[in-house]
Amino acid sequence: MSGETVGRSEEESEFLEHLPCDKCGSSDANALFSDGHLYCYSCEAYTPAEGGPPPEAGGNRQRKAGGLISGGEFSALTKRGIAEMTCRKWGYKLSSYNGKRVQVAELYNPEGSEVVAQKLRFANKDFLALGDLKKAGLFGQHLWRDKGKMVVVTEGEIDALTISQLQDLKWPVVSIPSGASGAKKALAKSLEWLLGFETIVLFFDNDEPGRSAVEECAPLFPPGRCKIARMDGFKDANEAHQAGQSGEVINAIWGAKVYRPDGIVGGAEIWEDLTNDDELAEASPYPWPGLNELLHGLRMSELVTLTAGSGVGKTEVVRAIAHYLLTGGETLGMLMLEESIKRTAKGLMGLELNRPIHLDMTAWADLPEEEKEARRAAYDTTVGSGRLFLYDHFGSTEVENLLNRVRYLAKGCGCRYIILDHLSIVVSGLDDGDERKAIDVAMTKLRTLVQETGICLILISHLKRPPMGKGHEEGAMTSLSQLRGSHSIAQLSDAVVGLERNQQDEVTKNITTVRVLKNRFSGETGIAAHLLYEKETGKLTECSPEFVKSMADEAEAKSKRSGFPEEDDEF
Ligand SMILES: Nc1ncnc2c1ncn2[C@@H]1O[C@H](COP(=O)(O)OP(=O)(O)OP(=O)(O)O)[C@@H](O)[C@H]1O
Repeated sequence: MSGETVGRSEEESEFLEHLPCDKCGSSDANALFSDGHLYCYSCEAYTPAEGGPPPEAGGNRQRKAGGLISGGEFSALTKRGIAEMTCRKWGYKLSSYNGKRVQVAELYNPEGSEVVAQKLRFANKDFLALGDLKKAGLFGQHLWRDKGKMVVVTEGEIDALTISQLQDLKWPVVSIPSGASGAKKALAKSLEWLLGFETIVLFFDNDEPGRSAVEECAPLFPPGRCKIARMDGFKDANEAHQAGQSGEVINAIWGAKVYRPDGIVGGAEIWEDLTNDDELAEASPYPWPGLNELLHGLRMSELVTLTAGSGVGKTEVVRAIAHYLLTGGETLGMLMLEESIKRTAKGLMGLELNRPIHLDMTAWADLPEEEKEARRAAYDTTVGSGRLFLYDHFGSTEVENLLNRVRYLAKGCGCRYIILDHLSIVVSGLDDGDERKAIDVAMTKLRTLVQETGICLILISHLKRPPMGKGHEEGAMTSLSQLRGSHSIAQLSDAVVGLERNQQDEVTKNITTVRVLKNRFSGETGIAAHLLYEKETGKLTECSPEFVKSMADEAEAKSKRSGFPEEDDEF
């Protein structure tokens, strides 16, 4: 090595000998030069000659690219974990420029016949290009044959050296000469060469510029040819290598995924997702076995719409579901737009106490102590459990506002189940009077939000009047076609459940028929259950088919006795 010269700005200084470095402990990386200064090629420490000038401040970014540096030497980059052999293979030299130590990456023309440019890397991470970068191919391109199975493209020279070294300097690796911002241009220029390889793996930095460079560069290649190497936890290949995690680098290369534009996923790539899929295991049951039999529970990322005529009992049913989920340990959000949060709270506490306390007009101060304690205990297990979040709407039911609240409940409060009672009120306040359009817009936004947050949304919606015959309030059968608005509610819901109850029939008015109108999960539709409302407890209990039949018979007999034949009711 001795005798090689390295350039200094005014004078030439000559390399004399390798010495140990007391900064990094290297036995021989500290180079002594004829003017007395020392430079350690391993830790990059610069020691000025005694009485000599300190290293020049600032970089050389302003300096115009001039002739190429000749000379320099190969040495291991100890800090970077790069061996001397790697630097030799890649022609990556240590040299000096204007008195500053630099690392020199040599860039060849695409034919590989001549060095046309050099990229200098200063200790302070400044870069300077010498020569004619426009004539250069990719860094390292000259090292490999023009065809092959796979080439890895990195964003920087050191990463290219790292990856090459980790693959015994055998497999094609190249680097973009001009960083992430010039990536697309550089790859486009060398596209023909890159396309000589069956697979092109982009291994750019794991940061914003690196990720957007991937998005820009990947579409340059024919579909299926470009793969993206990703590595969590490290900015780039060399950082992982320095941290002793070289295996991660190799895994990232071999595990690189075929690039597809956002949103397109290859079926062959989702096995892991399938095996990690807990969505079904995470399904919670409904409080009623009949409904579970058809709908198989409430699942995450699903939108379930509950519908019925006025006063049939939609709120009562969702309240029962809410109570069941809450006492089962779930976290849930309730946006009950037609009642106050006090009313919602009392409803849930009443279900816990088995009595409808919202009907009790006694002032709190007049309640017996034991009743106060019982209510407090019911509160603690339900409303006050820390797992229930209510929306105090103050009449504000504007769609965007509600969507934001739902998003917050999901992401900020950890609610897995959210109840929105009801959609009709969300769209009824809109000025333009186009309810159909408003429902479509609101439904689309809600559906998107369900997907985004992964929640299970239970939505209440009203029905249009049936075209003829008795109304839903007198027990008319529900159907998807009677959902309000255009077809979006039916279309965008995973399940639609209709409730039917004849509020005027003396015998059967406490019995609600639960009908599954749509069931995307299993396709099973029809009557799922009959629920008996017990006034004293406020509970909805599933009743047996025998009980329902006896009530139906009794109702029929009664109507015959009264001389008014009933229509063919179903409840
Ligand atoms: N199955 C039932 N049997 C008897 N009464 C019921 C039944 N379900 C609900 N109720 C009672 O009917 C009233 C109206 O119920 P709820 O508010 O749940 O109906 P809704 O369908 O939500 O009404 P709206 O159309 O006004 O939104 C409440 O007092 C409730 O306790």
